Amino acid sequence: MKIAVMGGDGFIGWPTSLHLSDAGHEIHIIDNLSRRWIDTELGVQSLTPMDSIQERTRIWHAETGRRIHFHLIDLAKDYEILKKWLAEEKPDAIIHFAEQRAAPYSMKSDRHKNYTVDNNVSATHNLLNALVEIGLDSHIIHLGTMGVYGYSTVGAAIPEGYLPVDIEATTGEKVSQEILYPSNPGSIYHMTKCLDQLLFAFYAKNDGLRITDLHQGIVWGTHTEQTKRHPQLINRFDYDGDYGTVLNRFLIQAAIGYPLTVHGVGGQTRAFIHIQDSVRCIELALNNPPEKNARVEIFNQMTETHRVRDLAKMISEMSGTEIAWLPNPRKEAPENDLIVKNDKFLSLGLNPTTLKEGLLEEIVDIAKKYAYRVDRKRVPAVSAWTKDIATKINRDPEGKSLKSVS
Ligand SMILES: O=c1ccn([C@@H]2O[C@H](COP(=O)(O)OP(=O)(O)O[C@H]3O[C@H](CS(=O)(=O)O)[C@@H](O)[C@H](O)[C@H]3O)[C@@H](O)[C@H]2O)c(=O)[nH]1
Repeated sequence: MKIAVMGGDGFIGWPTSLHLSDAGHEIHIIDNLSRRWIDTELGVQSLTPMDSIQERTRIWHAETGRRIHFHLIDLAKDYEILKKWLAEEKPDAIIHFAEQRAAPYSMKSDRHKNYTVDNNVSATHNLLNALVEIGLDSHIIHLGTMGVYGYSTVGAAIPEGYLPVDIEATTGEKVSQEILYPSNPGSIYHMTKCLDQLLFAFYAKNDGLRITDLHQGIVWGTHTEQTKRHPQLINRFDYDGDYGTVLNRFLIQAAIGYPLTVHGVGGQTRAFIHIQDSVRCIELALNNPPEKNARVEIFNQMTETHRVRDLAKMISEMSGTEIAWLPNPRKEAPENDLIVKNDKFLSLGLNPTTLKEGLLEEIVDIAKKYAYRVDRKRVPAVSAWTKDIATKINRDPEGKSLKSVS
């Protein structure tokens, strides 16, 4: 297949591009390189040393003989260029990762909120709009998030996208239907993914676009089979307070002897998936497109759930690193349970990589290897969800409560 990977320079986009190129597909990465600009804005860098996208694709060609093409296009801003590219290249499938993906970054300031909404919603809408305009039937696979469901503790398993409901009709009859699971975002970033869901539902219904939405949990790990092939194919690894995700952050903290930064009492239960499984799931979705005029296909892309404090305790025992119980900069439930259905990927043959000490140690090893690149000042998560929380956590001008652990 000819596949466009929108956002193919990012944390999941890059290993996905390599995985699908390895499987024999013709890959075109479309990216505005915004993630690299945001690193510059924040004054942080990936733990792992990353080469330019052009250099990465050159190395891939030298290693495998396969070409990955790169096109510098901004989905949110370059609508006409995007439309022209799609009309000329006519990809069979489009994998859409081209969104700002960090909740803390989206909550940093009013400017960051505007940027995240403008960028994410425009990128998704421009893509859908262009496909309809040029009459292209490419299968769209979107990387969504488990966070669209929210974390209310009702005790029932979260279904894959659609919730069966019984409503009493005016005739008194019980009418059964499936509705899109009610959205309950926990950040501006997560809210944009909820808005994406509505855009997808509309374009599937109105124009018959074929769309798969993957509600993915928190990704951990860094290597896939392909990124391991050459040092310059290495994936990015974020550890900072804005972009680093919880388990990868705890692993790098363990590697540098930095107390593990648990928010609150760490009672938050979240869904997780290893990066290798993430790219496999995308391939499974690619090989199982929905029919034309079908409703949006939704998969829960996660393999296990864990409570934040359990992860911290496990890594603390493994590494001897102490735990820092910090005031939570986020507005979120201090404790929640989470049960998630993921039958669809399992039935398509996904064999999950579960959290094992061996694998965790492998990552601690990578973290140790590149520990010299860590700026310890960038470890605390300081982006506050509300002005009240900001005032509380910054009570001390030095940001004592959050920074005292460095
Ligand atoms: O040092 C830390 C970092 C985070 N947390 C807590 O860990 C939980 C998860 O935080 P996270 O930063 O790992 O994940 P999140 O902000 O939800 O976002 C990440 O995970 C989402 C999947 S999910 O969480 O919605 O399932 C993806 O959509 C996003 O792109 C990705 O950045 C939160 O309760 C947070 O308060 C800590 O206790 N300590």
